[in-house]
Amino acid sequence: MSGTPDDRSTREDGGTRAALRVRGLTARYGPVIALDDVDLTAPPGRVTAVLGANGAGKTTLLRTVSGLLRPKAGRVELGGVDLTEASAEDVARAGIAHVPEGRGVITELTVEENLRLGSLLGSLRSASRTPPTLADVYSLFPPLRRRVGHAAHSLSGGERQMLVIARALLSAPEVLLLDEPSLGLAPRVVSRIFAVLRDLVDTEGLAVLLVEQNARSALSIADTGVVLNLGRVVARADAATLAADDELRHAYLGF
Ligand SMILES: Nc1ncnc2c1ncn2[C@@H]1O[C@H](COP(=O)(O)OP(=O)(O)OP(=O)(O)O)[C@@H](O)[C@H]1O
Repeated sequence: MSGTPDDRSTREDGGTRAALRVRGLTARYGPVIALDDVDLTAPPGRVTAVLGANGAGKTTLLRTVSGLLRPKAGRVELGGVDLTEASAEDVARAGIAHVPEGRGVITELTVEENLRLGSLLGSLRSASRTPPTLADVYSLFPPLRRRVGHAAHSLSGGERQMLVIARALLSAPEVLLLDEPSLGLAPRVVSRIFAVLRDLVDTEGLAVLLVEQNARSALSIADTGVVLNLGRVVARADAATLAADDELRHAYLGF
């Protein structure tokens, strides 16, 4: 099934990028309703922030989109193609790359070996675009080039975060799902990583769905934001509007 024209946007080079759409998404862990009737769109060329306190349902949203958790109701689509029942592998092949919280690198492998795993997924996936090369991701994240032969366990937190994002980019995704990339990193390192992402979104038309508890930082690069509370969407607006809403900030955003 192919998407309607609304679900894709055409770039100047003629390529297209797909929007992620979530409709009525509901997910539970036993009796706990972790996501309740959530609607959300992550369009190409935009950073969409998902904000909210601990337990709001942010991680569950990403796990449900990426096929790790079956929704109880609702729909997940990429470029109009239904992925609701797809396996995590098929979701990845369709073009959704999930970077979970915790920077899961294979610690015994070198930086380059970890990256080659990302390239492997890129080669398995019939992407409409040419996947980036290792040289491309080293240009995006120069610290990785300097650490190329080092075991991943020797990397700093910021370098690990760069590594997992770079590995995800090597699969040439349409949509990048990022779970708490700023956690535990110095503000300077976060700014550096966010600047790279912002540039990719602007120049390549990548769609980023950014989950963050650090709302101030997320809103600094996001175009729009959705605020979750107890699994429900309680606000959605452009990033500047959310950041300027004192009531919302105090109630849900913690700054
Ligand atoms: N594996 C699980 N089993 C049972 N309940 C869970 C599980 N994972 C999450 N929950 C519950 O689901 C709800 C949403 O959790 P989720 O982790 O998605 O929130 P979050 O916004 O990502 O918060 P955090 O930043 O703390 O991860 C919470 O009530 C949480 O306790």
